[in-house]
Amino acid sequence: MTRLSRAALPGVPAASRTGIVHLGLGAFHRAHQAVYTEDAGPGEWGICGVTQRSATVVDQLRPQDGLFTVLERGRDSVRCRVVGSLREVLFAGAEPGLLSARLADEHVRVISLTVTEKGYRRAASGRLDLADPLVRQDLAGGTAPVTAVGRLVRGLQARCASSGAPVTVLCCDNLTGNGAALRDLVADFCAALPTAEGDPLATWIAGHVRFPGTMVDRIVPATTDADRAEVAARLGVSDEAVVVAEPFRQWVIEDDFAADRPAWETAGALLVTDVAPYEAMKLRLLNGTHSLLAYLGALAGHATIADAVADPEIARAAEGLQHRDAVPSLAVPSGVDAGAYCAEVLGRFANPALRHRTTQVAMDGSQKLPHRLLGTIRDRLAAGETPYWAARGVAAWMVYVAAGRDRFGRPLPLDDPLAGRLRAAAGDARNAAGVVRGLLAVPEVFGTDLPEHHALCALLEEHTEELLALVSGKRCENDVSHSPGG
Ligand SMILES: NC(=O)c1ccc[n+]([C@@H]2O[C@H](COP(=O)([O-])OP(=O)(O)OC[C@H]3O[C@@H](n4cnc5c(N)ncnc54)[C@H](O)[C@@H]3O)[C@@H](O)[C@H]2O)c1
Ligand SMILES: O=P(O)(O)OC[C@@H](O)[C@@H](O)[C@H](O)[C@H](O)CO
Repeated sequence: MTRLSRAALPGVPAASRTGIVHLGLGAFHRAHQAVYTEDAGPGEWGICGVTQRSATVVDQLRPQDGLFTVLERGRDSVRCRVVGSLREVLFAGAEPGLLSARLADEHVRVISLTVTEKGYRRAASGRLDLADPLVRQDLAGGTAPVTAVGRLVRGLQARCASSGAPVTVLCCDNLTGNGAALRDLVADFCAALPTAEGDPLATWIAGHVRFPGTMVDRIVPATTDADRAEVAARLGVSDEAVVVAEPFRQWVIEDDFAADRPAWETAGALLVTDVAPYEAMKLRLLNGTHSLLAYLGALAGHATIADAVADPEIARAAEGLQHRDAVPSLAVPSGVDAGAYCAEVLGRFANPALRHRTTQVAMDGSQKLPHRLLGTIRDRLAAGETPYWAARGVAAWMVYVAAGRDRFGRPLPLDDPLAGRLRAAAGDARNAAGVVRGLLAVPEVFGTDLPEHHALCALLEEHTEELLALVSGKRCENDVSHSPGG
């Protein structure tokens, strides 16, 4: 079958030059920012997509002239859309000089990122992990940088030394205060350079680079062979770079740019002065619930998020988390109906066509929990309330880590940058109190405050004991949601 390319599919809009460099050319960027950029009229805003760790996505996209299909799976509808806003793709590991040149190019006015939570290499403090060997390697210089922050800062350094043109760095990962968090990591990197090198660079960055916050939302599960086969059947060309997405999409951006930008608002993005209420709402009501569904669902033997949310007991836990714990912890953005938002989120999760695997959402829990569940827990504890359902989500993660199997005895993958430490900290999976105490003592996840909270520890132990019993076969019924006070 003919491969997707501009020759095979003439008529896909093309940008006249590159205006955006994107670090982390995964599925999400292609289904979200690349679509918004095309809808805003690509013009001079072509994207240079950069892969960080392997050439696989570049090898998929280069023979296709950067074209790829978004396979939009609604509950009752399927739609294929070929997107042309990727103008260039490169693997940073193979072409560091080209990446540096692009980051320095004055026509590039936006540098965006989706490198996953762990890609920022943060220490327990949330600041740059200066003990990370790859961060140290990037700070030492002499070789091409390999970390996301290292590549970004070395690129800004090249820009400062050449065009000096202002640029906006747009973090599009699910991190709390993502713009400010990335600005701090960049500052940490500069501060750790030799003074004569780092100080002038930090001064230039402070005057020429902005780091607006964003809230990004579209459910984009990993692509399967079946998805690629469906696109081939529908389009009559083969596409190695298909991405799957739900119909819904949302992008809220802090309107704080160093230079011009695509007219993303014409494509439906919301430009606001304060993104924080939108971000907190999304992280706590959507992502928090997603993680709870992933862990409770996986333990109960559900393969997909849609299966988990169709389980009445787990759905009850999801609603409990949203309405009892998360909503009261939030300052919901004006004009947003929190109840309707929660219901819409659960409706999106229930879409059976997406087949978003519980084990995919369960990945990297050590990096995700602080943003998704622990903020809710801290705020509810501070208000003197018991975060019963949020604690249930955390306990489900603890059991996922400690037991490593579902209630049918099938193994569950622990895909997490701290996997070894987490397993060791969890200890003997038959001892709920030990599991809770051991995992609470991992400061990168829980800080130093939460292990001191005795009521929370007791609540986690109660949930953990019950869920451990479930996966060890001591309970037969499929009740993984429980209820406060019985
Ligand atoms: N998929 C979604 O539904 C969705 C929705 C909203 C936001 N996001 C954000 O986008 C991120 C990426 O999601 P995706 O669906 O594109 O995932 P993906 O697996 O398709 O791509 C992940 C990208 O991150 C890079 N990456 C992974 N680990 C890294 C590391 N240690 N250092 C540097 N780069 C690293 C990979 O090279 C790849 O480019 C998520 O972690 C999340 O923060 C995703
Ligand atoms: O992409 P991750 O692995 O950070 O998180 C998994 C999902 O919770 C997440 O991607 C949601 O689908 C997304 O945030 C919806 O906008």
